[in-house]
Amino acid sequence: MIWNFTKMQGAGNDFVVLDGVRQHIEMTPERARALGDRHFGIGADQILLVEAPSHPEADFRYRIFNCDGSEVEHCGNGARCFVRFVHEQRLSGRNPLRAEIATGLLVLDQGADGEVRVDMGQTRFEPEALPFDTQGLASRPCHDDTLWTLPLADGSSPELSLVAISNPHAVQVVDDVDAAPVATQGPLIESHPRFAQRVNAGYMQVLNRNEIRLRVYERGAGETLACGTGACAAVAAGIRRGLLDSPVRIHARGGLLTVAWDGRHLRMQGPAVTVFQGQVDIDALTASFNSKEPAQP
Ligand SMILES: N[C@H](CCC[C@H](N)C(=O)O)C(=O)O
Repeated sequence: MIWNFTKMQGAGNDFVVLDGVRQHIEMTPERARALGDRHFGIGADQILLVEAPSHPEADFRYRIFNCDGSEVEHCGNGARCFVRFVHEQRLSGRNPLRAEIATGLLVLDQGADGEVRVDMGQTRFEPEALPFDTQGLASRPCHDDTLWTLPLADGSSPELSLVAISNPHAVQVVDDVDAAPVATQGPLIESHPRFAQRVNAGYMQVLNRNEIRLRVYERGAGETLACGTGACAAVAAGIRRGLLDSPVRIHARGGLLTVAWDGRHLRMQGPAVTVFQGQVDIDALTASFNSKEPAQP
């Protein structure tokens, strides 16, 4: 079966985007893994699928699959690429667009400057929203936030802010993101058993009250060059910790994002770029992906 696809990126977080409105797309975790593979497939952090909506007020349904095959609740950089895709593919001329995601509706506005503004919806901070098992864990109040100390197998015990932007985030403050143990500690947080649905692990360096640097070890994808929901989570955590004031400029390794938070709604702005378009024989691609030697333990 041949699928048309578009490769896109938002601040270096990259996506395979599929039109599931004008073509029949049956996505599976295996196919998502094959499409996202950077050697056997097209290569991407996430796969985005645009479908006809089931929500009466939505223009489209927007589904997100990590490159490990897991389907997830939200993707902020992907939301900006989604609206550019819908307009460029002439699926709709409406602006702003309303996208149906797992937990509700997103309002997406493409500006004349090419930047896309996304109302990321409401944000929750209680551990149950992630979910996160706090039983027996030490915590301490920090301004309006609560910091949880999570002992890890590498001997470290980071203090984490918990934030749910539909998807789960654990954010810590570091002195220097370049020196942060993202590659070694990030996976230990991402898959820690206290996070029943796993978690995105954010590392935030505060430059001033309106500017941060951020790295994120993403659930189901590893470290990405930018994470939109991670940027929103870091801003909400930084404001609750009394370290930041809205709006905040976020320097990710792949580019610049801006997030504003009024205590209820998070609004994010940033780039969305079409890289190339193509066609893929999904059955042949999946077969060759499956033919490789299983990962050595
Ligand atoms: N890895 C995330 C999904 C993608 C989020 C990120 N790419 C963004 O821009 O928000 C999760 O499993 O919750």
